[in-house]
Amino acid sequence: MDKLNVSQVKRERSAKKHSVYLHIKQTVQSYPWNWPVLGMLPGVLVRLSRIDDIISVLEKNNLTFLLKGPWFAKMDMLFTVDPANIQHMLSSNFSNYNKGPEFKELIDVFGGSILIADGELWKNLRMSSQAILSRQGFQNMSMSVTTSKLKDVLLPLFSRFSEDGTILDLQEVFQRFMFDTTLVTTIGSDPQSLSTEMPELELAKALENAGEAIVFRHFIPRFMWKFQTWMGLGQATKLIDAGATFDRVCAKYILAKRKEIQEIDHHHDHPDGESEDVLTYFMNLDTSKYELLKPSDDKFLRDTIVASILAMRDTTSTALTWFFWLISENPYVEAKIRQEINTNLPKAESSQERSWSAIDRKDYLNKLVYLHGALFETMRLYPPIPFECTSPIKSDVLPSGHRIEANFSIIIPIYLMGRMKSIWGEDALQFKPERWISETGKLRHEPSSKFFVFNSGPRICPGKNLAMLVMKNVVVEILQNYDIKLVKGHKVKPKPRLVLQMKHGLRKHFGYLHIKQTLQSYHWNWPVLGMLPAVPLWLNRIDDLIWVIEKNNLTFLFKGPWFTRMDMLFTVDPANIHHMLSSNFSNYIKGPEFREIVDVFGNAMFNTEAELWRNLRMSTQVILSRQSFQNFSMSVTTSKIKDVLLPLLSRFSEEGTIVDLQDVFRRFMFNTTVVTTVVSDPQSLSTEMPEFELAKALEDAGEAIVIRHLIPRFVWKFQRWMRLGQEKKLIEAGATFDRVCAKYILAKREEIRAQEIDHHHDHSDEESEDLLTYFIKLDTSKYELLKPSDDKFLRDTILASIVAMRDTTSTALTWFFWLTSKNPHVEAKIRQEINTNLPKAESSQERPWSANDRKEYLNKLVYLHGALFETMRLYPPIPFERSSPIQSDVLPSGHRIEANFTIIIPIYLMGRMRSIWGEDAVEFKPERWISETGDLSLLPSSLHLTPVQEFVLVSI
Ligand code: HEM
Repeated sequence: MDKLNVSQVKRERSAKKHSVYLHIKQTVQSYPWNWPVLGMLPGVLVRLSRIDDIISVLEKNNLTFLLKGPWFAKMDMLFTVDPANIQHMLSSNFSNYNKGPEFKELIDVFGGSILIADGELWKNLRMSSQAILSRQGFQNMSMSVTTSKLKDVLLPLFSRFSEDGTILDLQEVFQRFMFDTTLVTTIGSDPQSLSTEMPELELAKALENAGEAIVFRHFIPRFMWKFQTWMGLGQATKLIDAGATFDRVCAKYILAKRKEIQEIDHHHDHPDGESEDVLTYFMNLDTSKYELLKPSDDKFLRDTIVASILAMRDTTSTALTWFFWLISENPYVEAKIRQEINTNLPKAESSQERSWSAIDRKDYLNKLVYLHGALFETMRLYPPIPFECTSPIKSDVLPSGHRIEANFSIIIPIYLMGRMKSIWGEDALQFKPERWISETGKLRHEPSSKFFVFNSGPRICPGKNLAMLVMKNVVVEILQNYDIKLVKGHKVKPKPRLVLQMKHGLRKHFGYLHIKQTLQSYHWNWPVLGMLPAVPLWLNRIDDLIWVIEKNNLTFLFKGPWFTRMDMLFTVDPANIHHMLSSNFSNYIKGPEFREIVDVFGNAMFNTEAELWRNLRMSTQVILSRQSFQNFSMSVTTSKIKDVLLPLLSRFSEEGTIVDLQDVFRRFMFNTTVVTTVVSDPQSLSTEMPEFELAKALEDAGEAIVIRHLIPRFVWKFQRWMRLGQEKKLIEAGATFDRVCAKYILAKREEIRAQEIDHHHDHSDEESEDLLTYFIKLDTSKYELLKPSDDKFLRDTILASIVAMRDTTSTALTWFFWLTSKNPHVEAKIRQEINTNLPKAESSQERPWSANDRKEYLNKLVYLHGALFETMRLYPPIPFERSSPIQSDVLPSGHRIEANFTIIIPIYLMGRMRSIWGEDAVEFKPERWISETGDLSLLPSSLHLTPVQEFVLVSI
C-alpha cells in the first residue's frame, strides 16, 4: 500500500471513531447544466439529494425555472414557486388551467374522482363533496369517530407499548389510525387495522404500492412506463394488481352498503341524514342537482371511495408524523403547546367529570392558536402533498414573464416553496410556530398562493378545516397523556412519494419514536444500590435529567450506593455557584478526591489549591496578559490557518474527501498549543495525519479519568494496583508525559543556555517568549512556591497548558461548525458580519495584517462572538465542574453540606435549563447574546470567566 493509501485508511478509521463529519463541497454552480441529448436530466439527478442547491437555483432564477428534459422525451417542464404565478394559474385564470392529460394518465388507477377530474364533471363532484363536508352532522360524526378511536384504541395501545418499553413507528400508527377513521366516515365500518397485532390490510397495501409505482412513472419517459404496462413488468405489475384490489374491495363495500340501505328502507327506519357516511350520501345523491354523477354506477362509487381515503388518510397521518418529530426536536415548542392545552382545558374535562360533546370539543380545539400555528409550520416545511401539477389549455404568459404553450407541464414543488427565503424570510428553514401568530395573539393569515399546502383558488382543499380539527384532537389527547421521544440515532428524512412520508430506513417495522411515561413512575432510590441503577437510564435521557433538576429548584442530592462515598450534590443554581466560587471562595476547593482522580497531571493550576494555586495563577496571568504573548499566539494561529489548514481543506474539497472536522481541529490546536508552549511544532496536521504519542496519551488519560469519576474509589484503586484495564493505560500515559516533556525541557534548557552564551542576542525579544521559556526563567522571588529548576514542575506546566488550550478550543470549534451547518441562517449572518467588517486591504490581499490589526477586526465581530458563546452554552467544552467545602456550609438553596462533601456543577445541563435561560433554552440563538444596542450582552454574574476565556475567544 503506498503512502497516500495508508493516510486515507487512517482518516477513514478516525472518521468512524468520532462523531462529527462535515462534507466540504463546491457550490452547485460548477456542475454542467444542459447536456446534449440528455438535457438537464443528469444535472437534476445530481441535485436531487441536494435540496439546498435546488432551492438556491430556484431563488437565483426568481422562483421559476425551465427544466429541459432529454431530447424527444417530452419531459420539458416549468418549475415555479412564484406566488404570483400560482395566483394566476389557480385563481384568476383558473378556467385556462387543468391537471393536464399527462397527469391524468399517470394516476389512472384512481379512476375519474374529484382529485383528477376537470371541467363540468369536476364542478359536479366538487359541489356534491362540499355539500357533505360542510354539514355540521358530518363534521361532528368525524370528530366523535376520531375521539373514540383515540380513547378506546390509540391511548390503550400507547399505554401498553409504554409499559413494555416497545419502540414503535409512529408513522405506521398514524396511518392505521387514519385508515380506520377514514373508512368509518367513508363507508360506515371499521377495518380495525390499528391493534396490537397490526394486521396487514390488502387495501392499505394496494394504496402504498400504487403510490410507489406512480412516483416512478413521474421520473421516467412516458414510452418506457407505457411499454412496461403493456408487458406487465416491474412497477407496472404492482399498479395493475393494486387497481384490481381497489375494484374487488370497493365492490364488497358497495354491495354491503346497498344491502344496508335496502334494509333501512324496508324498516322505514331512516337515520339522521345529517350524519350519514360518504358512501351512503353518494348512493342517495339527488341526481337532479348533479347531472354528471351516476350513483347507480359502481365504477363511480369505487372512485369516490378511493378518492375519499386518498384525500383524508395519508395527508393527515403524514402531517401528524412530521409534527411529532418536529416538536421532539424543538422541546420549547412542545412545552408551549402543552401549556396552551392546559391553560385552555375546561375544568370539567381535566377532572373527567362529564364527557364532552363534539361541539364543546370543537370550541376548545379552536382556541389552541399556537398548536394551529405549529401544525401549519409543520406542513410549511413538510407539506403532505409535496408537489402539484397543472397545465394550460391555451398558451399563456405567466406573471413571471414565461410564455408557455398549451398542454405544457408546470410543476409547483410545494416542498421547496416552504423553504424559500424570498418567500418566508431569512429563517425559512427554521421551525417557528411563532411566525403564524399575530401581534394580537391571533392566527396570522397568509394567502393560499403563498401557503400553498392546501392548494389555492376554486380547487382549494375542502377538507382543510376538518383536517385541522382532527389533527388538533389527536395531538391534544396524546400530549395530555404521553411524552414522545425520538429514538437516538434514528435518521429522519422524507421519501419521495405522492404524499411526503418519512423514509425510515429499509427495515420495515423499524420504529422511530419512543413512547414513554413521564419520569415520576421510575423507581428512584434503591436499598443498598442507592440511585445508581437509575443512572444509565438518565444518561440516555438528558431531557429527563434537566426536568428533574428543574423540578428540584436546580439542586439535587444524589444518593450513591451505601458505603461507597458516592453521594453528591448536583447544582446548577446560579446563587449557589456564586456562593461557592466567588463570595465564599476560600471555603471551597476541588477536593482531595478530585486531585487523586486527575493525579496523572501532577500539580497543574486546575487541580491545586491555596497558596500554590495562587502562585501558579498569578504567574500564568502575567504571561497570558502580555500583549506580545497574545500577538505571538495570534500569528502562530494565523500562519497555521493560512499555510496548513486552508491548503488542506482545499485539497480535501477538490478530492471530495469527507473529513472529520473534530480530528482536524484537535490536530490544529495541538500544533498551535505546542508551539506557544514550547515553540517546536509537532506538525500533526498534514495530509498524512500521523499519530502522536503525546496526543494519544492525552486521549487515553482523559478516558481513564472519566471512568474513575463513575466508579467507586476502591475499584479503580484496586485496578491500578493490579495494572488492569484503563488504569494500565493511565500509567502508560503518565510515562509518556514524563518522557516527552523531559525531551522538550532538555531542548529548551540547551536553547536558553546557547542564547545566554551568544552575546549578540537581543533581549528585547523576551516579551514574545513561549510559556516554557517564561517558566524556566521565572523570577522566584515573586513566586516562592514555584520551582523553575525542578523538571517535575515544568512537566506539569507543559501538560496543563496543552490540556487547557487544546481540547477546549478544538471542541468548541467543532460544535460551532456543526451548529452553524444545522442553522444556515446563523451561518449566513456570520458570513455577512465577516464581510461587512473586513477592511478593504485584507480582502484584496494588498498588505499583510499585523496581529494587532487582526485582533481589532476580530473584536468587531459581535454576532460571531455571540454564536461562539451560544455554542459553548449548549456544548460547554468542560461539561462539569467539581467543588467541595473545607468546612461544612449552608448553600443559598438551603442545602446543608458537610466538609469534603462532593458538589458537582453539571455545566452541560446548566445551559439547557429553562428556568435559567428561558423557554427557548435548548435553541441555538446567538441573538440572545446581543443587546438592543447591538453590543455583546453582559454575562449573567453567576457565570464566571476563566482567565483564558477572552484570550481563547480572540484566538478562535
Ligand atoms: C393535512 C391534511 C390535508 C392536506 C394537507 C390536504 C391538501 C390537499 C391538497 C393540496 C389538495 C389539492 C390536490 C390536487 O388538486 O392535486 C387537496 C384536495 C382535496 N382534499 Fe385535502 N388535504 C388534507 C386533508 C383532507 C381531508 C381530511 C379531506 C376530507 C375530509 C380532504 C378532501 C379533499 C378533497 C375532496 C380534495 C379535492 C378538491 C378538488 O380537487 O376540488 N382533504 N387537499
